[in-house]
Amino acid sequence: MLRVSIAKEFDGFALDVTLDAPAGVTAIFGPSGSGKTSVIRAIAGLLACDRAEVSLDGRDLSKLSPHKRGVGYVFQDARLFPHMSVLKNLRYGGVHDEDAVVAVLGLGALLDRFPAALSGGEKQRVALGRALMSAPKVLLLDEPLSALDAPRKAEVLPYLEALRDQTAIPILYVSHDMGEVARLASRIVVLNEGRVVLEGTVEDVLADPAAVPFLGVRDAGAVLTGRVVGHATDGLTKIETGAGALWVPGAVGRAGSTVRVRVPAQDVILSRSAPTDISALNVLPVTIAALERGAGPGVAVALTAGDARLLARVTKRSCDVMGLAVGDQIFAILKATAIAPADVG
Ligand SMILES: Nc1ncnc2c1ncn2[C@@H]1O[C@H](COP(=O)(O)OP(=O)(O)OP(=O)(O)O)[C@@H](O)[C@H]1O
Repeated sequence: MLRVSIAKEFDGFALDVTLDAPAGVTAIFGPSGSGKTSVIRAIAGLLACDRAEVSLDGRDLSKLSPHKRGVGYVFQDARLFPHMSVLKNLRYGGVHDEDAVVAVLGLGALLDRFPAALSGGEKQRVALGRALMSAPKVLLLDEPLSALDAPRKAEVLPYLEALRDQTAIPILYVSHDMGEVARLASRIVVLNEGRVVLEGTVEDVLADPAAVPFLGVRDAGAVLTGRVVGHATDGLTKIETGAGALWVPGAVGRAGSTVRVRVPAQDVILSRSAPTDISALNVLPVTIAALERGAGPGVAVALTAGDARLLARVTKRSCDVMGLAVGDQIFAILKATAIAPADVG
């Protein structure tokens, strides 16, 4: 367990953050300027703080210099040495488990190349490999995909998933991208103006109606875990989730594999009766668990669906016209195309 408690006064900005990160991926999410990079730099020992308590499995790291902390750090840009081959770049990080690192990140065919001959995604994979070669006890990933376009991101994400599944160390993952967070992280810490405003499992935080103002209307939305049932000939995939069966676009996952589906709150429509003559494929019976009126025109509606949770965002007007109240049994309608393939993984 990584335990962090840091405080730092900048000119006009106060950072005061306490968080725990167990083995696995903890996402650090928050708007620009909320303090995400500062937290990562403090853990790495690169930011002198007024209070800097950092411990790993009870061992105090705070007094150690950065290179003695056992921390691997990957930045937004790969920062490879241009005059060194991929193999030399990797070995610059250390010489631990070279074969395993090369295998998990799929670097075998790239070892003799130089950084100028790599795509952005390949460079980030090498940067991850270099961090892993030092046998880190903690991995700090600061927006490692944000400089990549969508196809490159999609190419690197499976490697990050494999890395997550094969390492048993805390990985802190800074990201602006809720799709990435929902796919990779098991825990999330949400920062706002230098403070932790939400913390917990991804399932709990993303299904929490009180989270909507902090995550933003576009990013709020529950995550369902499900099993791929199969792929239909018309290009849809059926996923069995705790909330019921869902059809999502594209050939997603292998039959039998476990996937996560992010259902954006703004893409959920509520109905008192089960609609029949509509094009939407996913109609789930749900119960209203909570209603949270926002400052603007919206209401966040927390729903239980089977043994899962969903979040919907509707207007206050709709909420009042429908007379929605906690305990009501209604239907949630999810348009299959609203579940973007990148959000399923
Ligand atoms: N060395 C510094 N001196 C003064 N202010 C700083 C310094 N480093 C960071 N800050 C301020 O601290 C705040 C948090 O910055 P930080 O880079 O940690 O945020 P962030 O959440 O990572 O942002 P982004 O998503 O844009 O990278 C910002 O207001 C920034 O201007």
